[in-house]
Amino acid sequence: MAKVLVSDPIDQVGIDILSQVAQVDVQTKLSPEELIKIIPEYDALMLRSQTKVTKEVVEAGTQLKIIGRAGVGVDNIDVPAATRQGIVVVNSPEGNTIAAAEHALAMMLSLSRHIPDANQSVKENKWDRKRFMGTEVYKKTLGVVGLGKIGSHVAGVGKSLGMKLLAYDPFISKERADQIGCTLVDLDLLFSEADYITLHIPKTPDTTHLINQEALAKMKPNVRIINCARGGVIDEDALAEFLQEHPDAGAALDVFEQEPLGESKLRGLPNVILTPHLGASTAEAQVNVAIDVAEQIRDVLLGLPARSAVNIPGLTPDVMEKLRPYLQLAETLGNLVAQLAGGRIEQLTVRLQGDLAANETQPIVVAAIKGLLSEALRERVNYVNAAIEAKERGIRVIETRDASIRDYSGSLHLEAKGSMGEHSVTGALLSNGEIRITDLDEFPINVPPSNYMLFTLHRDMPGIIGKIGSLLGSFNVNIASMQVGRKIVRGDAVMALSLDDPLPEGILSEITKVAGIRDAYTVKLSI
Ligand SMILES: NC(=O)c1ccc[n+]([C@@H]2O[C@H](COP(=O)([O-])OP(=O)(O)OC[C@H]3O[C@@H](n4cnc5c(N)ncnc54)[C@H](O)[C@@H]3O)[C@@H](O)[C@H]2O)c1
Ligand SMILES: O=C(O)[C@H](O)COP(=O)(O)O
Repeated sequence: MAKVLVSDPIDQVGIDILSQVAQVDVQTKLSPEELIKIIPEYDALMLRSQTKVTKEVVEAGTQLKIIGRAGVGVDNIDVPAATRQGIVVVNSPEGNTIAAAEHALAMMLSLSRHIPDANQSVKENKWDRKRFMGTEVYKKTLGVVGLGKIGSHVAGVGKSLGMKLLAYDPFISKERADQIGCTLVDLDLLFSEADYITLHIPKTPDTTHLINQEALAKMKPNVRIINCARGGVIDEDALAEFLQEHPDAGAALDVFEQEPLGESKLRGLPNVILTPHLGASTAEAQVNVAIDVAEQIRDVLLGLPARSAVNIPGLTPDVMEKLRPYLQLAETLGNLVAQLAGGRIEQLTVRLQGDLAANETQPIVVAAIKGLLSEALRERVNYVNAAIEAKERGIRVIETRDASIRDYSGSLHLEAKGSMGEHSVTGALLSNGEIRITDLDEFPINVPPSNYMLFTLHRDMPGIIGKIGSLLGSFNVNIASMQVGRKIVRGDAVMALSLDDPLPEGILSEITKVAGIRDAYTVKLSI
């Protein structure tokens, strides 16, 4: 039975889903050393933001097939290391959207009305109404940085509170911003115009310290900044200094450069509200993310695709279901062409033909690469790491489409160039889903792939087929089917044989000695 480690607190509903298919061990608050020690036993790891999945953890996780983040941010996971190791990383992109958006809105209103301090004061038996004079958000300008799922929900609520909306997001169209009711502006304008600035961006090299001393200098002296996105997008020292110098300004922070928050100048400031990364902490969000991620882990452990893999783009279940037969075709052809080409492959061209050209190329190309590399890497290569492995091996991958090639309704053509030459194969699917190899090195054939195959390039002349048949017979190899493809009579031709038995050592050199045979290739396929 598969084993799943749950290393952060996850709603029980997720544990119940995982328990249908695996032994589930819940061990939270593990030290990095403890995690590295036990992770080799596990097929899957489920976590939130506390567990740090470093390169060392990934490398120790030799059995890991999937890492599931019950939440959005995967910045606590070394995703490139996981990808290289062929581990799927999944998250729950939408499960806590509303929770995080509502937390940001609660922070904005708390800042405006001094709720935390006022609450504290009453609890201390004071009745200080003057000290907590607030401001309204109505008719104020809300600057939303990052107009994705959370940012757009915050913007929508801001609009219904009567706020004027500005937004900065270089990856969002004007039409989308219009739809949400935001005016897209550049960052400097947003900084200078906004009364409230709310951040809803991932932490990337571009967004690290987006709010720094220079940015703060452009803002209104009474600006209120809310960060329920990621620590590190604000330079906390610069912010602390700004807030000290501008007592009418304020900040509400849920996330920090270091979590838990250690020594920080922010703690002592009266115009700051701090929460311990609570954005996703609602009962509803925790149920959502637990179900979402546990189901994906369960599916991957059962050999099914994950719907929100962050390191295998394009393979949603819908796409996967539609393309599944073509992925099998691409893998088979990739493996075939790798064996024909032999040696080190330098370039793979994948051409989607006929009706297939209308499909998304990427998953099919990944499947072809997987097939190609499985010759060398066996089960180490999968849909997650195929592209990166190809890149690291210096294999140039070219994707093309040609809808005008209509010999079959849809077909796939692969060409591999390598240190030992160049070969091409084409394959198609019959209406019953069976695979046919329909072309080999530009010679038309029509053979199903089989576990053991022999291909020859020869002169089309009398007697040659008989000689090969007798030779195979003398080695006790049974022929299941045979096909010859040629372009002109008595010109060059290819022979494709499906065999019931593996070809013994040494037979290939005997075959190439037969008069008229130019080349011969033995191929093993997993069918
Ligand atoms: N505090 C919490 O507990 C909590 C909970 C959920 C999500 N989050 C965090 O909130 C953030 C937003 O989450 P989301 O679900 O809305 O993500 P999302 O991917 O839907 O939206 C992010 C948006 O940021 C934009 N963006 C990227 N780089 C940018 C840049 N340089 N400048 C401006 N915009 C940029 C993207 O175009 C995108 O529209 C993430 O960092 C996520 O990890 C925090
Ligand atoms: O990225 C997220 O989903 C949030 O930061 C929530 O993190 P958490 O699951 O640790 O609360």
